[in-house]
Amino acid sequence: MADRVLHDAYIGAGSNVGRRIVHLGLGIDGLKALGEIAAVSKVYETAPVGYLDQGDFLNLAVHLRTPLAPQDLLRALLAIERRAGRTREIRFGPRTLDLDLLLYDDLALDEPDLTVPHPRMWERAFVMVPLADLHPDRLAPTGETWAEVAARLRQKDEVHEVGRFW
Ligand SMILES: Nc1ncnc2c1ncn2[C@@H]1O[C@H](COP(=O)(O)OP(=O)(O)OP(=O)(O)O)[C@@H](O)[C@H]1O
Ligand SMILES: Nc1nc2c(c(=O)[nH]1)N=C(CO)CN2
Repeated sequence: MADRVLHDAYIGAGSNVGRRIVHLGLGIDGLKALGEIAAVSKVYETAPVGYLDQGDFLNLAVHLRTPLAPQDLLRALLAIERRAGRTREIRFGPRTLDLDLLLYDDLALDEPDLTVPHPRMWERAFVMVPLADLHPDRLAPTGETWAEVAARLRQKDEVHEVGRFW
């Protein structure tokens, strides 16, 4: 087979409905079909952010090496969410599985249905704490390392390590 160009995509996953760890597992299984899983963070239990009247989330981050272009990857993520029973009722509300495309190589993209880097990622402990497991020393736009951003955000939002499952 001809060599494929693989892109480095970072995906944030969350679940706060039903058997949350099972839903995250369905997400990881779905991602396996889109390329090579290079790394999976630990799993964290996190208090809801944005819409507060809902249960705690489990969150993790995945480094996926994929041949898919950004828009094709987004469509594939939405299809995995649907297969895990995701419906959309409340913005920032409860969901069986949420998959956000956080970073894709060094790309900056601002299209009606896809913004990369994910516009809210740098201010969310539930994103940055798992992401910092993958590359603690990488630099955020503030000049801090990912680990420093994660440590700072952890002071205001509740994030508890649950364990490593993958
Ligand atoms: N980087 C991105 N990753 C995932 N979806 C994105 C991204 N940029 C834009 N979107 C768009 O956002 C839409 C709504 O996504 P979703 O319902 O998961 O939002 P949300 O999880 O409630 O909020 P948030 O995006 O703040 O996590 C998607 O259908 C997608 O078109
Ligand atoms: N803790 C936590 N809070 C959230 C999450 C999430 O994954 N974890 N996802 C949201 C989607 O917009 C809104 N709020």
